[in-house]
Amino acid sequence: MNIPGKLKMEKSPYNRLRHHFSLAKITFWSLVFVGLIYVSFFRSSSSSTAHSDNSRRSLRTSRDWEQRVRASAKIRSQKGISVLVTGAAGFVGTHVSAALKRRGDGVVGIDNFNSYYDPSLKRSRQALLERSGVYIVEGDINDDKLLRRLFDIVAFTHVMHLAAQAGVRYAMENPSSYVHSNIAGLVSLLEVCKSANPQPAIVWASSSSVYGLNNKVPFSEKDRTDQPASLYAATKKAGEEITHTYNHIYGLSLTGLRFFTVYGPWGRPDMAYFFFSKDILKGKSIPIFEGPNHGTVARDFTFIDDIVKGCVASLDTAEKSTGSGGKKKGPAQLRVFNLGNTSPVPVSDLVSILERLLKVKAKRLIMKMPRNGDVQFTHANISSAQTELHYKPTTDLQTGLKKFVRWYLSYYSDGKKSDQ
Ligand SMILES: O=C(O)[C@H]1O[C@H](OP(=O)(O)OP(=O)(O)OC[C@H]2O[C@@H](n3ccc(=O)[nH]c3=O)[C@H](O)[C@@H]2O)[C@H](O)[C@@H](O)[C@H]1O
Repeated sequence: MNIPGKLKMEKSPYNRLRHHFSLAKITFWSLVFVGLIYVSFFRSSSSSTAHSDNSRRSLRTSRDWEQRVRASAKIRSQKGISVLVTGAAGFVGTHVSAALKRRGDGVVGIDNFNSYYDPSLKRSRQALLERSGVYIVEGDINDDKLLRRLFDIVAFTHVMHLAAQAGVRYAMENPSSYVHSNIAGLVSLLEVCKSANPQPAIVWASSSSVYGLNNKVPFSEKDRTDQPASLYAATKKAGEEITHTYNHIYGLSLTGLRFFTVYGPWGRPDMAYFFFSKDILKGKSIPIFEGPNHGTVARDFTFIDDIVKGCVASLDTAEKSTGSGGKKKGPAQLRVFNLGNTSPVPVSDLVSILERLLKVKAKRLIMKMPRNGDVQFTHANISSAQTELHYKPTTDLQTGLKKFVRWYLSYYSDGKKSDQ
């Protein structure tokens, strides 16, 4: 019987071949194994290098960040103040920040760059401010840790609080954004300010919309403001009550400014004068609201430069807060001012001015004012601001819109920016 023996088997060419193959296999797998260990070692060591690089970078960034905040807050004039401007990439925020910086105040901005309207416009405003030395921290006023950190770095003497969810009609689309910014955000800011040591004086943006259904004209600060016509107005009115509380309990110095339909260069694309201009140029029809019985709808349009003067004067006349570290030491200043133009203009006249400036006839679509929070008429009595702030608006609508249109045409004509 030919029983296959071991040797015999090994000696057969087939077996030799198999032997070779298994040797090659072992060598191959050993190499793969060693290779894997090698690769995983280097990967882990390089990832730990990357990790430590990252943490070093974040440390570096935070040191850079702190330095940028400090540099921006540096006061360069003898009587200068140091101001935290919330909503600094916004329309009014940009203009106020630039004005303060120009006269030598320390200015640090904060803005969350939300997309309520084209964020690229906010980025352009940011670039403008950066060129004049104002740094805008990217963050939300609801982030109290960030706010506290800023107060740890800089002993702000003043806060110019302009961050808000603006727009009367949008409140029906996104009501919670108004609660988030205009109520929760305000409380978050006031909480930080009340515990700061020293406490800053705060000037903040309320709105002409708080007059709501009040029909006694011109609107005076003493008139009733308990009938808001929109959620936007209601949140601004709530802000006035909330600031009263913080003034009363913690001794924070607080000044609320009721702005009347502010317009001008670098303005807000959601506002009528802005999107009317865009649509007139595009040949699109523009909806012009009218009141009951074809009643005129009019606004006390106020030019941005006049508003900036009112804001700066409010900061300059604000008394110090009296509390410290969350404790009140005595009564503190509490003010509210109308900042308007004192000459309401019908919306149809606004359109006529735009037609002349843009040299294009508008396609007017006259329609009944929808029930979406609008009021028919606004008109500011500014005697209080005149007496206490020496506020005196000097720009009529024709002059102000001329400046707006010049800016609008140059901003959107360089080919890079789109007005959608
Ligand atoms: O003073 C304020 O506190 C507010 O001012 C601004 O609100 P408003 O005065 O309503 O401005 P804006 O929308 O430009 O409408 C202007 C006019 O055009 C009419 N309007 C408007 C839209 C339209 O399609 N058609 C129209 O006729 C409309 O009926 C109105 O008569 C800010 O947006 C707001 O954030 C707040 O700051």
